[in-house]
Amino acid sequence: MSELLSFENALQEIQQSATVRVGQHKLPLLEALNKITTQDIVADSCVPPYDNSAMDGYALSFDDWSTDQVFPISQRIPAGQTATPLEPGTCVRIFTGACIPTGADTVIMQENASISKEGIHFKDRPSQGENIRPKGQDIFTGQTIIKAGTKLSPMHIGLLSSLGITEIMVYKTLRVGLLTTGDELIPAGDKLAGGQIFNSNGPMLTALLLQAGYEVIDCLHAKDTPEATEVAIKKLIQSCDVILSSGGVSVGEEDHVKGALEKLGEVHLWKIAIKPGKPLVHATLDNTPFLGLPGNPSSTLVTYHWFATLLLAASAGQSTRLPQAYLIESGFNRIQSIKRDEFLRVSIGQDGLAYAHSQQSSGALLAACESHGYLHVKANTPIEYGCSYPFYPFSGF
Ligand SMILES: Nc1nc2c(c(=O)[nH]1)N[C@H]1C(S)=C(S)[C@@H](COP(=O)(O)OP(=O)(O)OC[C@H]3O[C@@H](n4cnc5c(N)ncnc54)[C@H](O)[C@@H]3O)O[C@H]1N2
Ligand code: MOO
Repeated sequence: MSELLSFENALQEIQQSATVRVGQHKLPLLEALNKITTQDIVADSCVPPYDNSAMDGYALSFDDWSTDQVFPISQRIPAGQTATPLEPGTCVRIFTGACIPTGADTVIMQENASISKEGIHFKDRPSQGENIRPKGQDIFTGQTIIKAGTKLSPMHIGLLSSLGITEIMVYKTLRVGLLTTGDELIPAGDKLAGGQIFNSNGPMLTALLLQAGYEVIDCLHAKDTPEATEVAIKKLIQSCDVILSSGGVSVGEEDHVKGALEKLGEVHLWKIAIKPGKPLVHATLDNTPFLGLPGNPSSTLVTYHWFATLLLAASAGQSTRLPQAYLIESGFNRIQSIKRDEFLRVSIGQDGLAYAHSQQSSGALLAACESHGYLHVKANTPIEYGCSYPFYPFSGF
C-alpha cells in the first residue's frame, strides 16, 4: 500500500497544478447564468437607492406622535413617485416601496390606524424608525457583492439586476473532451453480444459535465490497444481545454491509458489510497490537463466528484474549495476496516443517522442513485454506531 498517495495529498496536488485555461468575454446578464466572474463586482450605488416604506400605511415624524394626536393627511405617495418634505404635525398616506419624505422617520401600518373626518389617529405608540427600509439596507456603494471566481446563480442575476447591471465579464466556457475505453463497451441502443456491456460512464460523465455548465467537445471511445488510445487522446488534445477519460488505468495488459499518457506527456500521480477509485491517474499533455478516472462506474463517479470537479473548476476560473462536510452519526457498526479512505454511499434516515447502502461494489451504480451522499471513513477506521463521520451530500459537488 505504500505506493498509494493519500487522499489529501492527491487533492492538494491536483488543486495546486490547476490553472485557468479559458479566456474572458462580456455577456448579457442572463447569458452569464452559471458562468464564472473574472473580477470582484463592486457596487457603484445603493440598494435600495432611497429610504422606503416596508408597509402600506402612514408616514410621520415620531416626535409628533402622542396618544391623542390626530394627523391630517398632507400627501399621498405611491411607489414610483417622488415625495415632498413632510409638513410638521401631519402624516402622509404611503404604500410599500414608496419614498419616505424628508422629515418622516416612522411608518405605521394601516391596520394600526383609525380614520376619522379630522384625520388619522394612532392609539398605540410606534417605535421610532419602524417599517422603514433604509437606503443601502441590501447593498451599499463600494461594497464587494460578488467575488472573482464565483459561479453566477439565479440569485446573483437578481442581485446584479438590482444594481441596474445588464452585462458582465465572465470566463468563456471550459471545453472538455471525454474518452471512454474498453473492448467490451458498446453504445446504448446497439444490440449486446456475449461479453459486452453498455457504455454508461460516457453518458454519465457527459451529464455531470453539462450539469456543471461545461461544454463537452467530443466523447470518443477507444478500443483496448495502445494505438487506439493514443490516437483518441491526440485528437482530443487539439480541441479541448481539459480531458477526462474512464477505464484503462489499472495494471492489466489491457489497460493502456497510463502508458499512452507517459508517452504523450508527463504523469503527475497514479493510484490513490481511496475506495472506490484507487487507480486514478493525473497527467499533463502539451499543456492540457488530463484526468484518467477508473472504469468501474462508482469509481468513475467518486473520482469525478472529488478530483475532476476540482480540476475542472480551477481550469474554468472558478475559486475552488472542498465540498461542505456535515458530521453525521452512523446508524450501523462495521468492525473491519481497510487501508484506504472509503467513500461509502449512504442515506440519511428519518432518525438523522447515516445508513450504508447494502451494495458498495465499485461496479454498481444503483447504490449511488439510491443514496444521499458519501460517508468519508478514514483508512484503518472501524465504523461505530453513534459515532460521527463527515457526510458529503451529492448535491454539494
Ligand atoms: N490486479 C489488479 N487488478 C485491478 C486492480 C489492482 O490494483 N490490481 N485495481 C482494481 C480497481 S480498484 C479498479 S477501480 C479497476 C479499475 O480499472 P480500470 O480503470 O483499468 O478500468 P477497466 O479495467 O477498463 O474497467 C473496469 C470495469 O469497469 C467497466 N467499465 C469501464 N468503462 C466503462 C464504461 N464506460 N461504462 C460502463 N462500465 C465500464 C469495465 O467493463 C470493467 O468491469 O481495476 C481493478 N483491477
Ligand atoms: O478502487 Mo476500485 O475503484 O475499488 O474498484
